[in-house]
Amino acid sequence: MTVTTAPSYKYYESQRLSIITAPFSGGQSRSGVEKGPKYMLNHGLQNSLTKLGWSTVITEPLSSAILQIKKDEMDQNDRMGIVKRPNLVGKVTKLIYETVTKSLSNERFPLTLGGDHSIAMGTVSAVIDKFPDAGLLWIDAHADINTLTSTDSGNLHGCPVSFLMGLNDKKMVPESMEWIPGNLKPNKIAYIGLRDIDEGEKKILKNLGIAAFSMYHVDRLGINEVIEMAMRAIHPETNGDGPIMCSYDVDALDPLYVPATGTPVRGGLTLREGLFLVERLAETGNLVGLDIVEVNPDLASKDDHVSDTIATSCSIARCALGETLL
Ligand SMILES: NC(=[NH2+])NCCC[C@H](N)C(=O)O
Ligand SMILES: [Mn+2]
Ligand SMILES: [Mn+2]
Repeated sequence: MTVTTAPSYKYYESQRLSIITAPFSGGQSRSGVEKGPKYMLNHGLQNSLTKLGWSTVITEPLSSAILQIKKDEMDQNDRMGIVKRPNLVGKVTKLIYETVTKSLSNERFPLTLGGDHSIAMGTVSAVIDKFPDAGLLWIDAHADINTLTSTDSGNLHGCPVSFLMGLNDKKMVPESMEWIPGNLKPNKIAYIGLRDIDEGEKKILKNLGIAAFSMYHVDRLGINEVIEMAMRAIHPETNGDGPIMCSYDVDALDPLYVPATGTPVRGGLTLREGLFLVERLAETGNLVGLDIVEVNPDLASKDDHVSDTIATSCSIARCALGETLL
């Protein structure tokens, strides 16, 4: 049998790419995750994507807003019960939404570098505007589907999916987050890599019948079959064929490979499983956008931890954007 990987990008035939930096940490409480984009860029990410044939620009939606963020962070009034910084998260994700929208209208593939996972409220909303039939693959140890009422931590990086789906009570949604269209359908998302789900989230996943592949499924069925099943789940009529947005939280991988992340959970994807996943997506030609989030260089306890985490995160981007082993 000969199997040749042939990455392609049906929706971006001219191979234009926008690297969108989202150095934002307000969706959770550990500082340092805002340094993710800088570290990945310093690792030579733009150059390696250029070598893969992409004409690449770097876009920084938050550069002017960032000072404002620091100021707002000190503003203890930005609280809704236990929910932290809802106004800030609303404002920042809207800026990211607008930037991703612009890059899509210029036919550029949006690669967004986080930052914490709350930024996906912006990226995914923009991708769904442009590709209404897009399915979302959420690669994560966590489901990030807590609502304003189910969250125990009050961290909005644990809630983006509930906003994308419009699951929150309209009367509770703060004004700054009202822009989120909330039109992601439960049958248009599939998870891979889950292993730390809150009780409230389990109920939501079950009630909505969401396709959720945990590490158990990866072990039982193998990563290859899980990916095929996930693609069929989000595109049932076409046997898995249709535009795919991938929001990749690096904590889906085992902390062995990405130790420097805010909420590590043991028992994750191996490095090859995690890279194979995006290699396979590249092979389908269906990828329409990618986020890489939760890279936090400040959380390394050894020097190696930073370089391992950054190298792995950059590999995810390269494999998704056309790097092959042969
Ligand atoms: N994007 C992440 N790393 N999310 C972790 C979420 C953890 C927990 N479920 C929470 O709601 O706070
Ligand atoms: Mn996570
Ligand atoms: Mn996440």
